[in-house]
Amino acid sequence: MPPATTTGPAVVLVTSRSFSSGDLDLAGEVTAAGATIVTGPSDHDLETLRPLLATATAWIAGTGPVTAAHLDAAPDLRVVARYGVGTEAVDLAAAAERGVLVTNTPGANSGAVADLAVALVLAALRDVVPGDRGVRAGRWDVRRARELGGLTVGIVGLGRIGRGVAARLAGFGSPLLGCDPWVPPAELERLGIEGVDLDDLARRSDVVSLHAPGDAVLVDAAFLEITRPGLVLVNTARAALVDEAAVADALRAGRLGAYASDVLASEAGDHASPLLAEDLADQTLFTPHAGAQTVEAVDQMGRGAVDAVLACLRGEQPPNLVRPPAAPEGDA
Ligand SMILES: NC(=O)C1=CN([C@@H]2O[C@H](COP(=O)(O)OP(=O)(O)OC[C@H]3O[C@@H](n4cnc5c(N)ncnc54)[C@H](O)[C@@H]3O)[C@@H](O)[C@H]2O)C=CC1
Ligand SMILES: O=C(O)C(=O)COP(=O)(O)O
Repeated sequence: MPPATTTGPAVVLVTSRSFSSGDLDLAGEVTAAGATIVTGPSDHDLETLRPLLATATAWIAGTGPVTAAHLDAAPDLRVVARYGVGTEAVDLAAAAERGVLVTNTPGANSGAVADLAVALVLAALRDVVPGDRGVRAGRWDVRRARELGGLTVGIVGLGRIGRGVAARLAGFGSPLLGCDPWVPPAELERLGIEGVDLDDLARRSDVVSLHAPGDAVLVDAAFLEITRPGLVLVNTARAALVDEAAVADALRAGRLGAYASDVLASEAGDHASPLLAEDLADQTLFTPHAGAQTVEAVDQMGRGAVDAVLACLRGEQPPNLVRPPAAPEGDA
């Protein structure tokens, strides 16, 4: 358990873009606990953050990187409280080595992201955005689509969000395949999902929805080589899960029917993704990392992050500690 506050008022650094946007008075709760709030950029630019990290006791962090260098710049830091779920940008080993706790808010945005994933699947299948653009330009072109209930959907990552997608898709009647090395096939079966490996999922799915952490590239040229023609690929997880250049190539070659995504490698900066090319506009669909941006999820993420910080300021063990993932069973 971290030590209780010793010298001076605690400083809480906030870099989550969502912190002040919900209905809760989170800032009021933090200041009522005797702490001062300082705010920094959500891209976690180290040089901008350095003077703020120098005095920070707690850090309410967004999706930007939290590296060993960030932690070394923060000698008094006790906790990095992710305002959200994904911790792939946090160097968990470096935090553990420095005695800095890391927390997140599991489940706080699962429903929100699962809703968006299903929205993107349907929008891509039914050409909703090209249809809208066409109608505005006076064109009433239609492409005959397939119904979701008759399509096999592969879900990669059967945690909270992946299971939320499976539950929603049950209503459509789509056969479901699932790949998650950490979830036993019998558990998937209870959820109405056939457990398969990634290759099998690639070969047999008409739609693939990604819900694993962005720790490794899962959709690369080799994956796209074996998929069914016209596959609809949906990514509401992390850009790092896909090789964007390979996805662009597969779209141009017609092997991939559509790519609909809430995340892009370039989202923090330069707008240079190969997927934003004009010739791919009718096969791609993007939302601005909006998966967790619902009234409900923003408040639940904020509640979790602030509760973790307040616990640390009181010298208590915070809820929802995150540790580096263990290897899947059988991988020992
Ligand atoms: N678009 C957005 O705004 C949001 C995106 N996310 C992303 O979605 C991811 C999933 O979130 P949750 O479902 O809440 O997390 P979770 O931790 O409940 O589930 C993640 C699942 O992925 C599985 N997994 C890990 N590596 C895998 C691999 N190589 N192949 C297949 N499965 C693998 C894990 O075993 C776990 O069951 C987060 O890590 C984050 O990157 C999360 C929230 C909001
Ligand atoms: O929870 C996550 O991992 C997210 O990606 C949500 O990010 P946000 O809070 O919307 O900036």
